[in-house]
Amino acid sequence: MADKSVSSTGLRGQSAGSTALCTVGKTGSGLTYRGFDIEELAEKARFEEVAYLLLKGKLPNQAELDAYITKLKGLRGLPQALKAVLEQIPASAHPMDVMRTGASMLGNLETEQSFDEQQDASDRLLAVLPSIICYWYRYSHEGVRIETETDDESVGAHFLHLLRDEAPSELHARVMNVSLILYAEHEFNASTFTARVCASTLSDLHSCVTGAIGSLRGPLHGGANEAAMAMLENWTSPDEAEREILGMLERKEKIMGFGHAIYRESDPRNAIIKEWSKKLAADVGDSVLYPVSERVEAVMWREKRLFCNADFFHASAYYFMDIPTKLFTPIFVCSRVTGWCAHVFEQRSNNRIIRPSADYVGPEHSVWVPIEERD
Ligand SMILES: CC(=O)SCCNC(=O)CCNC(=O)[C@H](O)C(C)(C)COP(=O)(O)OP(=O)(O)OC[C@H]1O[C@@H](n2cnc3c(N)ncnc32)[C@H](O)[C@@H]1OP(=O)(O)O
Ligand SMILES: O=C([O-])CC(=O)C(=O)O
Repeated sequence: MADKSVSSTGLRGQSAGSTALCTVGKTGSGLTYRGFDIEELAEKARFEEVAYLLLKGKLPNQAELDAYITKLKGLRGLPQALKAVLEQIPASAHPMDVMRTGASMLGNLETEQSFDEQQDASDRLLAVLPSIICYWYRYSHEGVRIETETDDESVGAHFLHLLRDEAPSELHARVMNVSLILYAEHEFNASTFTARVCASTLSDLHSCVTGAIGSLRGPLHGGANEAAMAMLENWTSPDEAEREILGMLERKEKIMGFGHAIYRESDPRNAIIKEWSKKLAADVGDSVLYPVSERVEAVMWREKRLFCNADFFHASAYYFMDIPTKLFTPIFVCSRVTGWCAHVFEQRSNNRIIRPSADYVGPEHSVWVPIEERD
């Protein structure tokens, strides 16, 4: 088999199209959305501003941002038929499957009839996805039918409010804001590429987003934040974590939350979410999970030169905010839907169906054998 590092396995290193939305690793370890550095966005922007930037093509002025927030606040309600579907999904379901079904059902109820409706359809998804996951979660786990129309100014605060039945602290709302900004967009990652392939057939927006949710679900992509938490929660001290990690590496197991398909030395989102995880650890008086996470980071770098990607310190940050582990990846969806939709618009604006070729490695010529004569 060809050397993975130089082969095109997984389309690595090949350009599959152009985008004006994002650069990943262009300046070494940098990340930009429409030319803005991620560090600056995470420090100065509101997630809704970033959503506007991605979806409408420019930063909003104050009046535009106010109007956009008001619009999103007005789109948080769930149609009765969607509530009825969510109520059918058992508590044992994976929340990413709930997101996938929710997005798909919305496509049945509020079908995008023409591409002229794409902006409204994407704003609706952005506003309603937190309502979908929290409605299902609270109904299936607590037996309550929640009211999903809150007055919270931000998507992040709205999510936490629905989950806990009370408005979040300023710190938690701030961390959610940063987290949603960090997860919003990442060029031609697997889920976005899924959305673009779907868009290239001139399909509807809900189909593109539903497919993208399926791709994000896997532990090699968005599912890594949940998988990292499932691993970390087993360990009660940094020394125990180090022993276990060394054993996993010895057994050639993948360590979730480490490595990246594009970045080679670091993921710029890690330093940002790690800092917030540290603040949250201090806030809750943690003396285990954060030191364990830091030790895992150090051991992985020392042993393998592998660095934390965006998902690793998201695990502890969300845990410190008391968010159930199985809701970690759905939060990623609530953010990345902005990137997905922006890519769908971009694909539609200059479309050619995405249809690569394959290197055939099967038999040259097969001889037909009648069924009764086959082994
Ligand atoms: C938001 C996001 O989606 S970020 C990514 C989230 N995913 C994860 O955290 C899952 C764990 N990480 C991985 O599986 C990989 O690093 C991926 C999927 C992210 C990238 O995959 P690739 O581009 O194939 O990785 P890359 O070519 O850099 O791998 C080089 C070597 O390092 C190894 N490696 C990479 N990541 C890890 C890891 N997390 N743990 C152990 N070994 C690893 C690979 O197995 C490979 O070795 P091999 O050639 O002997 O198989
Ligand atoms: O770019 C990738 O391959 C995965 C990733 O980090 C993301 O989607 O945020």
